[in-house]
Amino acid sequence: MAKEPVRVLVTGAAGQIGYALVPMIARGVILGADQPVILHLLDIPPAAEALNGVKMELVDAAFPLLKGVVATTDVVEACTGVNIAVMVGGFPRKEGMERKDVMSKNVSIYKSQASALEKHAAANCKVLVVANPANTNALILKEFAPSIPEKNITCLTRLDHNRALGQVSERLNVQVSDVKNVIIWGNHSSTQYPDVNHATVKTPSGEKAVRELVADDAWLTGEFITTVQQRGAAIIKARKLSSALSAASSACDHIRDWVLGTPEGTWVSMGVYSDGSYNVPSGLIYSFPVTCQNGEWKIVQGLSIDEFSRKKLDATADELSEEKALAYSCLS
Ligand SMILES: NC(=O)C1=CN([C@@H]2O[C@H](COP(=O)(O)OP(=O)(O)OC[C@H]3O[C@@H](n4cnc5c(N)ncnc54)[C@H](O)[C@@H]3O)[C@@H](O)[C@H]2O)C=CC1
Ligand SMILES: O=C([O-])CC(=O)C(=O)O
Repeated sequence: MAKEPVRVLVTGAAGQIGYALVPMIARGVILGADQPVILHLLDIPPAAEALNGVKMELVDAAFPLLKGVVATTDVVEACTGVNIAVMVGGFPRKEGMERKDVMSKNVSIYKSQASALEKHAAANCKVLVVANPANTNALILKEFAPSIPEKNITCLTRLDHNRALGQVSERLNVQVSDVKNVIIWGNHSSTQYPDVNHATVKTPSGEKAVRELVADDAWLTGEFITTVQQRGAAIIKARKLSSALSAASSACDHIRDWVLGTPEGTWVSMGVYSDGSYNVPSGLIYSFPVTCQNGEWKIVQGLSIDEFSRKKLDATADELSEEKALAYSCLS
């Protein structure tokens, strides 16, 4: 019997990530090739005409799994009955800015959309915040939507995770699909800590530690980390626009793994509400290594954290605490 369609909200759908993301969702990339979807697309009135153009293109593409498109500038209509919400709407940073520089504009959007989601989304709606500052926007959404379970509110650090996999695969000249279990700790910002201490590569003679194969600690603790931390800025410098196709693809990876599960023995990075694991203060949305099963994520426990890593985990937590205070000052 055919499955009931799942309603997926994309906010900021007339923007550049939205334009890359909606065809991926309509093709079944996030929920599987047998799962029909209805897309809910939200943008603001100045973008209404462009949003309608996106809707027209979705119709023109004749996606077999796409059972309907609700394109609207009305936040209540957009949020009504949605099972998954991908929150991309907001303002991107420009060259020379840090992601927290878009804070005052974006956190107020997340405060108001929190209430709409809380009141009108389907029970158990899963939320992924993409717009920057992603962790802090997600935290504001959580705080202003107290009846949505905190486990259902996450932010995107999978792009950073995928960037780390990409850097290791280029360095070792191996397939990116053979590299796994890197970790992004903390904030989706330049203080994030990309950690390869537990990462492995599949080789003809079994799984090997990335650290052993790279055999260059100076690169792993230096250039590798800064390249991943600064990759967003490097894309802005090159494209004069922030990353879009990689952000859209990583958002699909995030939702797919959350809903359909991570492969046995593999973890991914997700920004989730801290429960104090690894001595990260609770009350922050922080990126951890997680595994997913039956639609629920779980923080991977018991990984060893050396002194170098400890300092990095703490520094990015400190920045998130500062951002949280700044966000509240913008809202007051
Ligand atoms: N977490 C991550 O890994 C990444 C996050 N981003 C962030 O994603 C966000 C979107 O980036 P782009 O698509 O490149 O920007 P964009 O400017 O092309 O699109 C954003 C869209 O959001 C819309 N928008 C603004 N306020 C809104 C509101 N209140 N409700 C609904 N829609 C609203 C705009 O009209 C625009 O169409 C930015 O904040 C960017 O910094 C970008 C790349 C990666
Ligand atoms: O850097 C930016 O502003 C956009 C972004 O979040 C990324 O590419 O990681």
